[in-house]
Amino acid sequence: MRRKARRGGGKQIEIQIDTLGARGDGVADYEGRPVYVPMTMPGDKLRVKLVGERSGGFKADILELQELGANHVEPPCEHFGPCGGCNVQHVASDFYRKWKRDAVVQALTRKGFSGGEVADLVQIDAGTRRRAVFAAAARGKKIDLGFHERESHKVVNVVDCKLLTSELNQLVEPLRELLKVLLGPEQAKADVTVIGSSAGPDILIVTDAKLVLEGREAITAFADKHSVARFAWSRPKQEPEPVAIRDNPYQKFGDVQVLPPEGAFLQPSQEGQDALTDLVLGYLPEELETVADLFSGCGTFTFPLSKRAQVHAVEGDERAITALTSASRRNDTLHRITSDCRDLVKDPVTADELQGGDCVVLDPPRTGAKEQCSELAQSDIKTIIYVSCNPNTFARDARILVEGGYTLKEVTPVDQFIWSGHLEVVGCFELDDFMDDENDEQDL
Ligand SMILES: C[S@@+](CC[C@H](N)C(=O)[O-])C[C@H]1O[C@@H](n2cnc3c(N)ncnc32)[C@H](O)[C@@H]1O
Repeated sequence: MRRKARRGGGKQIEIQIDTLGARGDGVADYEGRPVYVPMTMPGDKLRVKLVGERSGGFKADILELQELGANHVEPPCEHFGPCGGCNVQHVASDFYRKWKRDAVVQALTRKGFSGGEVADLVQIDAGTRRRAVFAAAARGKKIDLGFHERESHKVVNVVDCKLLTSELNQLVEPLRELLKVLLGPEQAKADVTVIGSSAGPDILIVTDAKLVLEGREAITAFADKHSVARFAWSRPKQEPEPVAIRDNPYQKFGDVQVLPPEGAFLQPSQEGQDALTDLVLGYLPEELETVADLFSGCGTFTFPLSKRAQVHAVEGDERAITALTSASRRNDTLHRITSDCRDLVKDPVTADELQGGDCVVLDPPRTGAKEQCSELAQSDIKTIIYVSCNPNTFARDARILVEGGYTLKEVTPVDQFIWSGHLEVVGCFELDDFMDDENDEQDL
């Protein structure tokens, strides 16, 4: 059977890159259509092969880099290129920072904002990632352990990942050896979540492979040798089974130690967590008695917030809210914490339920919080602090809030995902009537 020809047809062309696209690929114009070329920069001149279609234009592979643009620099990592973990290591730092901040300005201006609301970028350094989800796959007698290749399920073996803390980097090779015992016999695949904690690494393997006695013994020996706090195992979408527990891998949120469930969501770096927490606390109104912390996870913001006000935490993941609740019972917090496990898409907290509250902090997943923001838009909450890992859904939801009578006072971009197209933002909204009242008071 003849293979169907790919659009783009393998045609070879010479182009010059004009802009850096949202995902970190260079973008050139070819006959009025965009051509996306990974690892390139504005000003680069190159010969490429068109290898497929993308976003109304073409994807292309580099055949020859003829001239480098002014801001094209040597990437710091040997894996850059094939590894899908990073796409923008080849960019001079000033250009990079502007590109990241501009992503927020553009997302907001597309939704009718001026863009003047965007503060300076807060940069989180490389080498700080304390949570990573590696892909693993047995290949004959070998194990591939690392991140997926761009647009592929193939695993790029990581040796020294510049994103990770040294604690996580040092575990990669020993884990690869261990996975030979765990995945090798069935030639299986796995997702391996590794989280650093003060008590040692917290590891979860999710796989279809069976855990036999030899595997259990190997995990226990590994945990002892590498001072692993907790090592758990699970089948996809099932409750993890802790195989070795040497210590409790607590995480600290404010002054409070929380024991997250295995593989829990956690801000990817301590530095990022601190920066986001400082921003959230900094945007709180002075007069404050109650806060609702929506999409609270295990309480990253709940516990620091509880120093200022009573907090009601709402989260859809039962295991996360259980961790939050038991930490709040174990610890004396300055103000009371209440909690609720609730699906905030199907069943958002209503404007009526929010009535009389002072502030809402929300931190939804990448898809945003359209349903919750529609309720917030009808509420009398004075201050809304929105933490988002997607400037586009943030801008969409910001428009809903503004149409409900809020003003976006400021939004700060936080680059927690250095060298990728991902970006975190923290925005502060105030209710217009409330602002008018305050201004009236100042006029008196
Ligand atoms: C970006 S995380 C933020 C967690 C927490 N604020 C933090 O900083 O660690 C998003 C959280 O939303 C929760 N979530 C996702 N979908 C949800 C839904 N439909 N209803 C309620 N919570 C949801 C996830 O379980 C996760 O804990």
